[in-house]
Amino acid sequence: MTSPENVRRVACVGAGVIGGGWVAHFLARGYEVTAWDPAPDAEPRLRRLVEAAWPTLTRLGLAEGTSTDRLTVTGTLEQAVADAEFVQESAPEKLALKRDLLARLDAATPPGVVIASSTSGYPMTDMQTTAADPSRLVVGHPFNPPYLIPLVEVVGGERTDAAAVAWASRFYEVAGKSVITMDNEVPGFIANRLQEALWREALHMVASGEATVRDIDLSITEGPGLRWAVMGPMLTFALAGGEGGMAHMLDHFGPSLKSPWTRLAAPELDKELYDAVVAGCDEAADGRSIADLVAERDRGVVEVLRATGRLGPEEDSR
Ligand SMILES: NC(=O)C1=CN([C@@H]2O[C@H](COP(=O)(O)OP(=O)(O)OC[C@H]3O[C@@H](n4cnc5c(N)ncnc54)[C@H](O)[C@@H]3O)[C@@H](O)[C@H]2O)C=CC1
Ligand SMILES: C[N+](C)(C)CC(=O)CC(=O)[O-]
Repeated sequence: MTSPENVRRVACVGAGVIGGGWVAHFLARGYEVTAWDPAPDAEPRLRRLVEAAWPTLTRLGLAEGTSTDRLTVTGTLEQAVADAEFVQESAPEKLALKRDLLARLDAATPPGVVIASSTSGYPMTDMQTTAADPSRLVVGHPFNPPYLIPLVEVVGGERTDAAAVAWASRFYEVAGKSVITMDNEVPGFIANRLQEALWREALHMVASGEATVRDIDLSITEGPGLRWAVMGPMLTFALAGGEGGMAHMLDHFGPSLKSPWTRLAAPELDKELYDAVVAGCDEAADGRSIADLVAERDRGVVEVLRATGRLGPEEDSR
């Protein structure tokens, strides 16, 4: 098996929002990338995504000599993975599809090569049921866009070899990601469980007319979101306790945890709520296209990474 430090060839299977983002990331880091996606327009769509991300990746710092020419889009899944030293699957979030696809990838990928799924929440135990060699299948859950948001959550299933989890975690680190390796499978992993709690509550508030889509977004971008880019919710709240830190925070505000502030059950996503959320986002976009918003987000995230010291001086100066 190739060591994580020596991997040169990566295959990305499924090349939509996330698969395309992974392709852009791996190219920027200097890997040879093969990609496969069954959609008829997949190749031009993927190349557009990579071209749009490239200025941001250039600001972040490209690997020596790399270019978008290192991307090969293949006609079959088997060609994409034939010489791969790592495989990242990013197909639609449907359990039956993931099961079949991971079994197919396992059959086509050279023995010993780790295959990671970008799934947002399926436990690997539920996805690895039909693969001949489930021991090399791991979850490598990214955040959108994978070329810009550092975090990857790595976790195996009941039939995954612990060595494959360790290999994947090390590989992602070498490839420039920030990794959380989880010992236990939890649906939604860590970050999506937290995001989902916020998201459910936001939808309840829109559904019941308590807040508009704009109010929801402002409440985060002008409020806690500013702090969260610097410190997570735990340390942020430790500061709410002043000199007494988290202990005083818990003594002071612990009892209000019992207040009925949240309704964690999922709201009914009926037509009214669906339409209200879509219309609210259209209004918030205020004429900006999705491409405009992606560019704006990317510029902003680069500035946040820079301002919070996550971009080293070497990368910064390129
Ligand atoms: N969109 C997001 O914010 C995030 C998504 N994810 C996960 O990434 C995965 C992909 O999601 P997106 O990129 O958002 O979806 P997407 O809909 O943008 O892309 C999915 C791609 O998979 C292709 N595809 C369809 N059937 C396929 C098959 N049998 N084999 C290979 N490719 C196939 C489609 O043609 C499409 O290009 C999902 O598992 C999702 O949960 C993870 C993190 C964030
Ligand atoms: C919306 N989502 C559940 C697919 C989001 C993620 O999985 C992670 C992210 O990018 O926020």
